[in-house]
Amino acid sequence: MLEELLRGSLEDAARRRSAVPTRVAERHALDRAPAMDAEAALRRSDRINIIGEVKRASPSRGDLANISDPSALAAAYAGAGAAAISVLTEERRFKGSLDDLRAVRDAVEVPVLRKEFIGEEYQLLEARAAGADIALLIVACLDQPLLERLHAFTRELGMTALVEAHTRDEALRAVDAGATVVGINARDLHTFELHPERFGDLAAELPSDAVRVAESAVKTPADVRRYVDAGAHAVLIGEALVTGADPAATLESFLNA
Ligand SMILES: O=C(O)c1ccccc1NCC(=O)[C@H](O)[C@H](O)COP(=O)(O)O
Repeated sequence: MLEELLRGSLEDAARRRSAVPTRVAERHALDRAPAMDAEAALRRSDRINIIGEVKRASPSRGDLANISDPSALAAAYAGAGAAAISVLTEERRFKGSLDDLRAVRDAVEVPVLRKEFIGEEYQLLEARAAGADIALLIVACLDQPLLERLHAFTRELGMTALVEAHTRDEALRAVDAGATVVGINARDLHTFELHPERFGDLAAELPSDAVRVAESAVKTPADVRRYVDAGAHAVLIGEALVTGADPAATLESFLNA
């Protein structure tokens, strides 16, 4: 599944590159205001740092929510106190787009994450050109030299890399690649099973100064509390927010966990 998602994302990026060549994307990236300091936003210790996700659909759950105005949803998250916004830009299975990212960027003043299956520099240029402050790098998608290269390029563009791991080996590879913000995703990307207990196990393997982000599997405030008690600086939440009747109220309830 992961290979299929990455292949599709790279094909879609190649299609966009034929319309917007690399040198043009570079210029668009340079024209953007500098990226926000996302690491500082996710490290804040005076609140629970929630990353609210704009998520229409997913391979594991199919259609989740008809989000006709991603900027309104993101503004509602930010108004409720989200530390950052995650925008799924993968088109085929998550029904997202770079247009969603651009719209969200214009609507909020908190850091914005491009959540995508990234395997080459061009996708990072696109992320910055669309106004992203954070780019997702999934360790399982990348061999170590490529992970290191993409991590360095993310930093060169002034963005923060959220480097996502699912296993102990991947968490160590993330740190070796220079990651200072590491996500532990509870969702097994092959079986889609959720293993929230993995967060505590893997977070303990990370250097004490790493920003630890717990990803996936939050349904209730108690789930958020468990992640925070296990050492999460930030918690990334999608499905529970977009499927609730009032996403902002749900996010507030998570902030009060
Ligand atoms: O959500 C999926 O089905 C999925 C499948 C394969 C790769 C990635 C997938 N999700 C991306 C994410 O990491 C989540 O959207 C994010 O962590 C939020 O998770 P949740 O709160 O459980 O929606």
